[in-house]
Amino acid sequence: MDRERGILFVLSGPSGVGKGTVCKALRAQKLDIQYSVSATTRNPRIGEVHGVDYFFKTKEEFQRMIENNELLEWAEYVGNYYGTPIEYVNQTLDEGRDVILEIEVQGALQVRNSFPEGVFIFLTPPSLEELRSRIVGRGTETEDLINNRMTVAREEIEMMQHYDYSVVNDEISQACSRIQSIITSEHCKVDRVTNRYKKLLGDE
Ligand SMILES: Nc1ncnc2c1ncn2[C@@H]1O[C@H](COP(=O)(O)OP(=O)(O)OP(=O)(O)O)[C@@H](O)[C@H]1O
Ligand SMILES: Nc1nc2c(ncn2[C@@H]2O[C@H](COP(=O)(O)O)[C@@H](O)[C@H]2O)c(=O)[nH]1
Repeated sequence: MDRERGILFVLSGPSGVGKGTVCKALRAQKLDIQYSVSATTRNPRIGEVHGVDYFFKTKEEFQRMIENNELLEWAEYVGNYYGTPIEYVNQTLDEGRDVILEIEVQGALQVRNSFPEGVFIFLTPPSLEELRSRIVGRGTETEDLINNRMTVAREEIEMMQHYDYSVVNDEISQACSRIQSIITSEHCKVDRVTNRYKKLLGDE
C-alpha cells in the first residue's frame, strides 16, 4: 500500500465528562480527522439527527448488525446498545485519514484487542461532583438514569489504567489543545514514520 494508514484515536470516559463537547470543539478547529457515527438502540434526544449524532436502530436491527459482523465493537450501556460500524472505520483508515471514536469503556477495551496500534485517550472530569452537575445540567436524563450513569462512571474511571493518555476536561479549550498535542506527537512517533524514511532512503 502506497499511502500510510490513518491512525485510530479512541476517546472515552464517563458519560457527561464532555466527550461530545470536546469533539465538537475539535471539529470547529477543522482538524484533519474524521468522526465515526455510532449505532444505538436508545431513543433520540431532542435535536439529535439520524446519521449525524447516531444511527438510531431497533434492537432487532442492532442484533442483525452484530450477526453480520458489521460492528467493530459494541456494548450494552445502561440498558441500551451502542456500537461502531466497522466499514467506515476501515475504509477511512485505508484512505490514510485518521478516525476518532467517542465510545464508552467496555467498547474501547474491545477495540484495544483488534487495533493494538490505536491511541486510547481517557477524558476525566475535574471531580465526581462536577461530573454529576454536568449530567444534571445537560437535562437529558431522569434522576434514576443519572444515578445509574454515576455508578458506571466510578467503574469506568478505575479502567483508566488501560489507556495511553489521560486528559482532564476542566476547560474545553485546554482539553482540546491537550488532545491536539497527543495527535501531533502520535504522528511523529518513530515506529509510525519508519516506512516513510525507508522510502526516502530508497530501501523500498
Ligand atoms: N469543560 C467543561 N466545563 C463545563 N461544562 C462542560 C465541559 N465540557 C462539557 N460540559 C458540559 O457537560 C455536559 C455533558 O457534556 P457532553 O454531552 O459533551 O458529555 P459526553 O461525555 O459526550 O456525554 P455522553 O457520554 O453521555 O454522551 C454538557 O451540558 C456540556 O455542555
Ligand atoms: N461502546 C460504545 N459506546 C458508545 C458508542 N457510541 C457512544 N457510546 C457511549 O455510550 C455512552 C452513552 O451515550 P449517550 O449518547 O447515550 O449519552 C457514552 O459513554 C458514549 O460515549 C459506541 O459506538 N460504542
